[in-house]
Amino acid sequence: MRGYVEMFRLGKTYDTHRGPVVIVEEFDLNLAKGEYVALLGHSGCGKSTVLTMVAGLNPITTGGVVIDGREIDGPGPDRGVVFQSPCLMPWMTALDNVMLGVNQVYSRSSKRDRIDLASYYLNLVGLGGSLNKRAKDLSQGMQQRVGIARAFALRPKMLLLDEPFGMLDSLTRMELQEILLEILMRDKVTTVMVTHDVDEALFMSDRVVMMTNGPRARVGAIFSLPFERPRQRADVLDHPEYYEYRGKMIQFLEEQDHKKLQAEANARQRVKQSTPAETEPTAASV
Ligand SMILES: Nc1ncnc2c1ncn2[C@@H]1O[C@H](COP(=O)(O)OP(=O)(O)OP(=O)(O)O)[C@@H](O)[C@H]1O
Repeated sequence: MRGYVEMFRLGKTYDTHRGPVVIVEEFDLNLAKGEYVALLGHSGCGKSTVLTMVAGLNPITTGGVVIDGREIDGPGPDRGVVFQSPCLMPWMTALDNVMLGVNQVYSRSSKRDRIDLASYYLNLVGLGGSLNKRAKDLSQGMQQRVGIARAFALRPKMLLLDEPFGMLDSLTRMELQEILLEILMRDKVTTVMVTHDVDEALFMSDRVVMMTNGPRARVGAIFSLPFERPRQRADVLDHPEYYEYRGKMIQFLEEQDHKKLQAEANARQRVKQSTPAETEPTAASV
């Protein structure tokens, strides 16, 4: 199946002091236009590596990524990225932080139009009353709202979210999840979100892609979720299949855990077998 976004045989090898290590291998995934996919897997399996390769921020070792028919070869305004921490310019206002990208991408538009665009998205994330507050004076949740507005204001083809709510308290996290879904209902941006949170993946996504443990991580399983949009949290939680999908995802992660422990035990066994047996010192050798 061809997709609006195609990741084909995506692979990443990092050079380490112990030599090259293949972290991600043969990662294949296609997304339809407007689809929301969550990437879930154990810590260190390579989720952020996949995301940053798609963002063009991390050189691809093998394979490639095609977005709307064009193969990417670096970062670009067609992809909006939101990390766990929004990295704003602390001395600049919320509006100016969003304007930074807007000015670059829409340099031919009038200043008024650019301000309107940035203000529109800041309003949508609930910061209409804080446009002129400096980033350093905003709470962590408000800063992350600026980060989300900044990504949407570029009108990207694709949104890449790396644990975007990971540093927020659970109430703020839930509120921002809902705001993000509301904006996505309007803008229909194709989205990949890295998360550790099974419930977040279930609430937000159309499909959840489970990654196997690294090294050589790849797509291990894909769950297409039956929850309708627009979504209300209570409806999703009450859906008769919610706990079935949740259970399958947790089972997948537990199986990966088990495989990891088994691989570690095998490695220890190999080291033990290859180490010469210790000998008792003799009188002559002391
Ligand atoms: N620049 C690098 N050089 C060498 N190894 C790296 C580099 N970046 C990441 N790695 C390693 O690649 C593996 C995958 O890292 P990555 O951050 O993609 O995993 P992750 O699944 O996103 O982890 P987490 O869930 O903990 O954020 C890890 O073992 C990490 O140590």
